[in-house]
Amino acid sequence: MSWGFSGGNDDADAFEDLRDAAERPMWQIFTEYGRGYKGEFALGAVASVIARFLELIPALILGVAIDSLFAGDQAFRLPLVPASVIPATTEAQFWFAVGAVAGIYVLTATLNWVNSWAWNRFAQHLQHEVRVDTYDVVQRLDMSFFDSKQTGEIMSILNNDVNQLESFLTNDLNAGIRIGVLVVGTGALMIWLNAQLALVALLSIPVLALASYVFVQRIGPKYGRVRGSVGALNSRLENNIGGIEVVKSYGRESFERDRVESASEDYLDANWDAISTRIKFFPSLRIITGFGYVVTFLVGGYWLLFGAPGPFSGTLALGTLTTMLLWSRRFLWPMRQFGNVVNNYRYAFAAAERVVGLMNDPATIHEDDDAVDLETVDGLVEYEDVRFRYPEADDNSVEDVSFTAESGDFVGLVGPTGAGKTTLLKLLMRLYDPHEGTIRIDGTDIRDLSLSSLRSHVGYVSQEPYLFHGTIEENVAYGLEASDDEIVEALGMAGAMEFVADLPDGIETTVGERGVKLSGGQRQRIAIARAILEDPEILVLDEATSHVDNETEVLIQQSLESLTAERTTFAIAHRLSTIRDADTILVMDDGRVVEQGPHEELLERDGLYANLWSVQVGEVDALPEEFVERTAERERASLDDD
Ligand SMILES: Nc1ncnc2c1ncn2[C@@H]1O[C@H](COP(=O)(O)OP(=O)(O)OP(=O)(O)O)[C@@H](O)[C@H]1O
Repeated sequence: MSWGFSGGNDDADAFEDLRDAAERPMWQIFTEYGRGYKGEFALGAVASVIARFLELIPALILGVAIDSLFAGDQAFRLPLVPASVIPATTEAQFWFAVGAVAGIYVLTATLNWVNSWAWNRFAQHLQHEVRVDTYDVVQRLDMSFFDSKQTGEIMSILNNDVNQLESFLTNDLNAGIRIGVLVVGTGALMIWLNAQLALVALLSIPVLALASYVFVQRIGPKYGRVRGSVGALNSRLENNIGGIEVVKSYGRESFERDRVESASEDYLDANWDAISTRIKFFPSLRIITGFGYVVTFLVGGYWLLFGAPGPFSGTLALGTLTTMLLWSRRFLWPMRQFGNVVNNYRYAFAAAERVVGLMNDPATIHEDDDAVDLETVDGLVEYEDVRFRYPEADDNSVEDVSFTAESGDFVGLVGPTGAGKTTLLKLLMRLYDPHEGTIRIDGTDIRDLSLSSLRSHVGYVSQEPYLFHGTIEENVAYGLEASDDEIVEALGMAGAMEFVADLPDGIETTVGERGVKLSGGQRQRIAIARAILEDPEILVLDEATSHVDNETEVLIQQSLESLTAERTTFAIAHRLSTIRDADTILVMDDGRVVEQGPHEELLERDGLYANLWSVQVGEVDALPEEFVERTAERERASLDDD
């Protein structure tokens, strides 16, 4: 038997299915989120196109200057520039050429600024919207999604993958357009200047395209693995820092170091695998482009020195060759950059697959199109033949449960650990949907209600309430507009005011991450105050006072009495004294409600409840053999599961 844990790195890419389901993810992101910034995108693209064309002109002017001003055997003519604009004297033509080149550089710099401004705006806003939307989609996903994914992995998508997209959009998409324009523009100009020599210079393009295609095919899956292992490493780190108290108290620093090392090694291996493919690609691009340049120089130089070689004909001027060579450098350089763009595209694609996959994850808990809002609630709750199993579990956690809680009832739920009490009540909030059966509030199937209205009418205080980093005040109000007086009143009813009053900043005291600066019982009381302020018509208390001492519990119960008297309340309790006065008690075992009724009646039945009660009041000797045997058996089974 292994006593390790299955950690993030054992499950290299928990999002593989989602990634596979994402179709054309880059396009989806670009069209959906880029739509609002079409103007910026177009402005950036136009500025980039014009700037790239302008960048080609100085080489043309230089070629013309060589052939007309310096070698002096041709007239000073510039394409598309009317002869009337060109000065007559050589000196004036020289200054004209210098001025034109300088002017073009200033214009190009201005256009580059416009391009950067527009494209960064586009990419930054797109990134911001993708991040916010992805977060919003994630927080609405089913609980079963969170049950099967680790926080670190989800964070990795929300952070690293979204940033990856931004980096591609800011730098590489821009570079891609620039390269496209330069290659097409330069290619067209070269053909216009000397079509025969242009053929030689452009020969490397199909070879480069083929090499890039092969590269993309090989690197794609490798980048997918890299993104997956980043997520797994994040999970490992997040898990360990979250559990730092356990790490320290058990002195397991070296054990955890090994696990982080192993996750980091997986990332290293995945990355190295991708890097070794990538570093072969770039030199091969350099060889191809270099070879193209050498061949152009060879053919052009031979042509100048010895006349048209082989199949070529006509004459070639020195200035033309110079322009061609300068242009081919301008055009071969971006072709090499093209490798970078392709590489980064593949990397961003792997990130986009995860983002889009996550966004498209079909929710199983969804609202009907004609879902109605629950307006006023009487609080009649009915369960009818409800059956539920967690997605990856072998057995049902809730089995054929039927009961009715009348409006205003106080319903206690008791039973051995793992009997299904919490699960039964999570179904009421539709954190999960039952596989069979129906749950109704005031006679309406909860699946016909809008999720937000359902949840706003059901208040839930869990066993281990979560407090957010912030003040007590913020944690009690939790997004609601509430005055200090209302907060203090809620804290008072929850039995929290006397300890809050003793804190240095009272209700403005910061509770630390997850509320670490408070004790378990204090956290529970803050959570009860949160539920009191919410004022829901149906209240679920899931061992809400399990961490407080007996006297405090009595105090809280007294103050909650008026609260629970007016609303339907479900209270799960291991300390049976807390639900002794309930209108009805549901006794659960193995997912079933095996007994129900008020306290006295259940004691008289002398069944499971009576046995649990005997345990609580210390009458252990009176317990039947069968009960003791089952408890021991359950204990063994839970140890085997671990
Ligand atoms: N998210 C989950 N995924 C899979 N199985 C789960 C999940 N949550 C609970 N279970 C299983 O469902 C069963 C019922 O759990 P539940 O938490 O409802 O029991 P409980 O009666 O509230 O226990 P306790 O008194 O210990 O809180 C248990 O066997 C538990 O292991």
